[in-house]
Amino acid sequence: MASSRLYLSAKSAAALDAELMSSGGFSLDQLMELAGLSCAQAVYKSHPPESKRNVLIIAGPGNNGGDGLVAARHLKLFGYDPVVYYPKRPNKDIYNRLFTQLSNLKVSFTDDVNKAITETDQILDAIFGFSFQPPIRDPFVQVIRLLESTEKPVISVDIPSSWNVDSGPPKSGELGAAFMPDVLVSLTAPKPAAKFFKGRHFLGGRFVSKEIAKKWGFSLPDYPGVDQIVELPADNEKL
Ligand SMILES: NC(=O)C1=CN([C@@H]2O[C@H](COP(=O)(O)OP(=O)(O)OC[C@H]3O[C@@H](n4cnc5c(N)ncnc54)[C@H](O)[C@@H]3O)[C@@H](O)[C@H]2O)[C@@H](O)CC1
Ligand SMILES: [K+]
Repeated sequence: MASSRLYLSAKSAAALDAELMSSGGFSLDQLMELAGLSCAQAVYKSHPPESKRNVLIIAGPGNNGGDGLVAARHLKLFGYDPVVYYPKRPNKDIYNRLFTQLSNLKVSFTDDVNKAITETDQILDAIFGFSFQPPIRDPFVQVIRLLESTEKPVISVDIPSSWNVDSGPPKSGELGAAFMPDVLVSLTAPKPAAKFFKGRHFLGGRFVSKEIAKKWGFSLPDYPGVDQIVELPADNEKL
């Protein structure tokens, strides 16, 4: 595939998102469903339920958290035993409906993230995405510390939470500097922070056409078959 600029800045990602939901004709529900399904598929590809059945979803207050709630529903249906930590719940229709769907599937929610991390096999980090602005506010300071120190595999949605979307990990000694997830699921296109990521990297959010990618100046690999994700090479520039 011809190479072109691969990364989507925080500003461009938000603008493209807005375009998809205006002239693109998509609803937020649709995009979030496809994003969350991509994340669930990436968990399945990296840690199938036969090897790691328990998964803790840490959901933040925005749409990155919404992706996590959607992923939790698919993971339950894929045969996992998901537990959700969702400490900040904005009273918005879309999140309330996702909460209802999970409750109906008997997915459990926890208030004790310390205990949940010790009991789980793996963690889906759906705390912050492309709208993250440092510094981190509570209760997520404690959560990022836990993600820095855990030995459980972490799968991050869109960006590793606490990393600056455009410039990457915090400076040495700062909160989040020691956090390196095992798997990253970039949505639509990788953000510049992904250049600093070392691990298995998937692209998901199979809702943009090659024409849109060209217009916004990033490359789109071919998704295999009916998959919602495609694994990217370790060297993203060789896409
Ligand atoms: N086009 C796409 O690529 C799509 C992206 N989606 C997801 O939407 C995400 C972006 O969602 P949003 O714009 O809602 O924003 P985020 O989910 O990135 O985060 C915003 C939320 O986090 C809070 N927050 C920001 N900085 C904080 C800090 N320092 N401490 C504590 N809280 C903080 C904000 O108050 C806000 O509630 C993407 O990263 C992606 O995961 C999908 O849901 C839909 C389609
Ligand atoms: K994240």
